[in-house]
Amino acid sequence: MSETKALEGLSDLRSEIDRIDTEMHALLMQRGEIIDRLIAVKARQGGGSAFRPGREADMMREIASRHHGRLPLDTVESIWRVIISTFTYVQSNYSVHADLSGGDSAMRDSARFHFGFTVPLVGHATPGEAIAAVAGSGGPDAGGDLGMIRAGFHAEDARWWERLAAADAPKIIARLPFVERPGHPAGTPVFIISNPLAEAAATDVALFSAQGGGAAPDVSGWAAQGCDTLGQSEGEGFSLLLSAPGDWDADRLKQLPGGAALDRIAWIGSHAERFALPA
Ligand SMILES: O=C(O)C(=O)C[C@]1(C(=O)O)C=C[C@@H](O)C=C1
Repeated sequence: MSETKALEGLSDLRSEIDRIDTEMHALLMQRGEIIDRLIAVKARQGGGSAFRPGREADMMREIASRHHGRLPLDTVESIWRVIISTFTYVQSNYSVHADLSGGDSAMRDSARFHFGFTVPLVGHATPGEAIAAVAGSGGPDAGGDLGMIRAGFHAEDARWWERLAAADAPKIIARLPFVERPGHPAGTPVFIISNPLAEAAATDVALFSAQGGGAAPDVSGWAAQGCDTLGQSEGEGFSLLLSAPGDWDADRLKQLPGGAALDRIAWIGSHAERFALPA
């Protein structure tokens, strides 16, 4: 092929890219035009946070399930996370309060991947600080901020979930990433917390804070019955962070073998069914 022909081919392809970019940009601006209507509908529902984690989980599953072709899913997922999080932000401004006690970089990657760069990110030294910042962010005209707490052991605030137990305390409303897979670029599992939402969050999985005096019961058989122990702390009694099917309540937890040892049980939130793509 002559050099001129090759160059012509390239300019044709670039025209095609320009056409696609122009259409994508126009569609994004069109998406932005429905914001005022979304705000009006949500104001009628009681205002507050614009975040609808159940809807977002459904959307991310759909996108991951239909995606094919050369573009990596990581890229597609991160583009839509930024679109949706920024659309949430322009409906009602919020900040993300991330607990950085376990290290900065993985949490920052997760916050930026899931919420983009328009949404302000505020770092905190402990889960307790992040929860307090969310609790203090409410108010009649405020959408309310989100907190991001790493799932897993927290040496400096080992019973952090107890801070969510009071009825008016922030609650867990999502678990990220929505689409789990090996090698996820922002795969650190995190809980998202907010002041209680006007529209209920997804309720496939319920989370509980449970305490008792003395030694913790043997929880090794609980997972087979549908109840996972996500956090455990002992000393001056025991404290558990439990996840269970969304329709379980305190009575159902007490029916587990050894469950009678749970003296105090509080529902501390819920999230969408976990969704994993195979390797
Ligand atoms: O569906 C809504 O309620 C929206 O506000 C739209 C939208 C989106 O951009 O797609 C934004 C925020 C919500 O968390 C979920 C989805």
